[in-house]
Amino acid sequence: MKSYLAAAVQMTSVSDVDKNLTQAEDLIQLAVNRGAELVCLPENFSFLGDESEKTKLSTEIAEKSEKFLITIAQRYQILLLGGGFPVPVTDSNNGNLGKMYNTALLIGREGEELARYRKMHLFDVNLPDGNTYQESATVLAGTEMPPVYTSETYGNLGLSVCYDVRFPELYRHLSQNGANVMFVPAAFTAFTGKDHWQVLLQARAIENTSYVIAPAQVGMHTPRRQSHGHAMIVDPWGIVLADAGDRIGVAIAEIQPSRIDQIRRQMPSLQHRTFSCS
Ligand SMILES: O=C(O)CNC(=O)[C@H](CS)NC(=O)CCC(=O)C(=O)O
Repeated sequence: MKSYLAAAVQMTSVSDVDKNLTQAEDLIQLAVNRGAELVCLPENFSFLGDESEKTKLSTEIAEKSEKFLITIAQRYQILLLGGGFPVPVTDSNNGNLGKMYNTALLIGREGEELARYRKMHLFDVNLPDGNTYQESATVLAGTEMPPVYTSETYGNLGLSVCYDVRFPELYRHLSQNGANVMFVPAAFTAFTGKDHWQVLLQARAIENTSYVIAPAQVGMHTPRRQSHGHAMIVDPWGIVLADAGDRIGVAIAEIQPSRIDQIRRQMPSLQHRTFSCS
């Protein structure tokens, strides 16, 4: 593993796929111009809007999203994470046709698929601000534990999506499988984000002595839907290295293998576990 720059993109996706992909490419280009070799897009980067429209367009969104990730990774010679996009369920045995998996996809520099993960925890929550989220109405929860892509160059990259960040056992699974850089691509609500987002990211980084790269949605997507922003990169000690604030942009920071080794020597908590985790 070497030292390199990673970028967490912060964008405002809407219900226009092509417009979102154009915005994403502009921000990727910005990150690449600043030297980023690993670029991460947030959850819902290619579509954020009406759920029934998302369902109707899901085949098109899935195809365009995958093609985009492959093309752009090759064009800019980067590792590219697509933080979450709908992929229609095609397994006709499970009786869930018409639903989608909220899928994160990591693509390599030659456009090859490195890792794929289907969001396991679905955001079915009624918030005190009056907004109701029922992700399971359109999305089927993934049942396979998130993968760790082991790279000699970039470290051991663990996948997750958004609401997963509230479930520490998932990240424990990742660190037990060798992860030392973890992705938390998100579309956190403004309401929960203001109190929980940064705390959760720092907790996951500290307890797993790992980098956390958290690209985010920001601002108004629909008249009722606002995202918190603050795409950030947190180091294995829990220090926020970069924070994109509340505007469209990128948070960029250096990922240093020596820092991981140093923190894991200084704070060997991963070696002191007494509870096992499947
Ligand atoms: O619904 C959309 O179109 C965009 N958002 C998402 O897709 C997902 C599922 S609804 N959002 C979250 O998981 C937010 C979690 C969160 O905010 C928290 O844990 O507090």
